[in-house]
Amino acid sequence: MTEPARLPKSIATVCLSGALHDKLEAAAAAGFQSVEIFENDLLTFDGTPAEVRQACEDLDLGISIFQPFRDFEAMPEPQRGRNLDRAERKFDTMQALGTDLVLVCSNTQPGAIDDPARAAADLHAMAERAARRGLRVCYEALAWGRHVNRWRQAWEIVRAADHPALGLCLDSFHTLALGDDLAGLAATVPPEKVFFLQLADAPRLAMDPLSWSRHHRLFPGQGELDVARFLRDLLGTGWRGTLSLEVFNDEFRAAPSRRIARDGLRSLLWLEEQVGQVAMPSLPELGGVEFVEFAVDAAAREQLGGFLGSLGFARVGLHRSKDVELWRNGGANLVLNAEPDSAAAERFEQLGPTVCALALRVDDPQRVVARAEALHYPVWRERTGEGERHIPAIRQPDGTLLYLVADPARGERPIWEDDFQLTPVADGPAPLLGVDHAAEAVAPGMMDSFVLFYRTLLGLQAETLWELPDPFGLVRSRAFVAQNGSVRLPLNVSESTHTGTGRFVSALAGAGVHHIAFAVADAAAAAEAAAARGAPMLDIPENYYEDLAARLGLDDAELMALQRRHLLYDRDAAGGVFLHAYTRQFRDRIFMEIAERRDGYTGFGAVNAPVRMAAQRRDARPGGRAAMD
Ligand SMILES: O=C(O)c1ccc(O)c(O)c1
Ligand SMILES: [Mg+2]
Repeated sequence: MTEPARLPKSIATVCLSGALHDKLEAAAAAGFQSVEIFENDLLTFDGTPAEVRQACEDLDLGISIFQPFRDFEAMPEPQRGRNLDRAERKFDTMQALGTDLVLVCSNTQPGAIDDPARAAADLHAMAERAARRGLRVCYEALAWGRHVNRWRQAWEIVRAADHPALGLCLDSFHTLALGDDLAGLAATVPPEKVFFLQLADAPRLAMDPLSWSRHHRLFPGQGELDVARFLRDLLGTGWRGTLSLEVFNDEFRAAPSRRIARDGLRSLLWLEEQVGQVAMPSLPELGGVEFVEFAVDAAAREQLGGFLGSLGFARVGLHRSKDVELWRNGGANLVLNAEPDSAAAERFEQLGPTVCALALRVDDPQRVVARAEALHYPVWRERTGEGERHIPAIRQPDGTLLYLVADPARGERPIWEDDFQLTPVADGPAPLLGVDHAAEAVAPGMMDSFVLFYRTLLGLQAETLWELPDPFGLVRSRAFVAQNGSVRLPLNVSESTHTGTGRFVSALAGAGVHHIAFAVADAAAAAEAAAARGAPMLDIPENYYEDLAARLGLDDAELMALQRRHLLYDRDAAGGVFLHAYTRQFRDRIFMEIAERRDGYTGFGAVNAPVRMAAQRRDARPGGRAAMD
């Protein structure tokens, strides 16, 4: 392997919340080498630029650039002269800050003159003054600039100005937001004339570029723009320099700066891998969910055991040294952990009975740990007893654990045999095949941290975003799936605290799995077996079946069979069919689903989610059917 060729990394202070000191500390703690000082953060800082310089030096942080300098070029007199005076004042500030580079973004003023030659002359004049002080200027095309919004236009002006202290600033957002790319860059721009590079991703939104840019930018890997290709094209010119993040995002501004700064650094580490600049331990090959773990105490375990028993789970194992039980139905494993002084106990103390961990089957757990370390995700080591297997785990963004187990399907020894006393129980009717998906409710500001975690560490792909109406607000849902379909993790987020998702998040202080779907071969048989065991299944209103008949033209016999077992139905464009049924909630915090996929169906029955959410709401109402608590 060639020596890692990591590039220096920088982050704009505008990405982070808090006062300037907090931002700087967060950037330094995350491992950035420098920061872009956003002018507004300086204006609101209660101290001199020299003090900012000192604070940065104390943290071993450089200042990569001072920005932005707005509405400069191609103004009529008298603004033109005033702008040059203004530039001199900012040069004073830069010298006090100890940075030599300033960013001029393209003019947005209605009064700006549409004359590239004038713009070039003005930038030449500014660069000449900067050069006298050993400073440099770079020019950036804003996507909403009055006359200049493409990098090619900005370059024409920089080229025409022809001053050694003047160069180009490239910003992935402005280019990609306009559907543009860096094609032709290598043929036209000498790499040393690209003075600065700003990186940002974003979701694809039908929105004017200014609002899109000011509120919805994301770190690379969190959105849908091809930032990797952008950077690859730039590196293809031979350019090497600082990778700087510039993200304006309403949620980032409100989130803890340390978490956001860490995510920012991770996004750049990942991006360097994507462009082939460095190698990291490669992505895991996923083989499904090996188990889901609940934090319980003895009383909660008794209750949860009753609920699971009605779903056909039986206790098949006792941990050799810990207060931990294994429950199983067919190919689905659930772990009930009541061990004091463990990660599970920590969670139980805070939140009561909840899911505290998920275990994924992977080809090589140690390689995933190494990848997590390379991405600065925290690795967790649980205590183990004599002769017991150490199962490595990573902390997810919400603090729950992601265990990594060697895939038994690859001939690896199952983890259970070493650590558990097993008393196998014969399968009942219609056994479960395994976990089809596990859905997490996520606090609104946490979604993008999860997106980064799933994508960079595990290589999961984000599916389409669904907006699902709950009776008391909207729930946004996005599934993350393994390319081979073995792992499916939908994330749900709701701005309203009154939706099922919102109540779950606010009552349970953050995220967590609130819904586990088990794969079955025959949903009707599985629903029948569940009903026979007295499982608390969720009632579905008759209107649903009326509509189903109208929409999908099912015949009466099919409809009757669905309705009798409260099964929901979906069919995709390719003819794939999804049959599923839900349990009622266990203590208002978790529910289960049985799910049958036919003919390559890959969705989650999202069209049925509003019906399910309304039924759950009726169920939870005082005077509604007895709740599980
Ligand atoms: O939104 C803006 O005004 C703005 C300012 C400076 C930048 O570098 C940028 O990309 C956008
Ligand atoms: Mg920019």
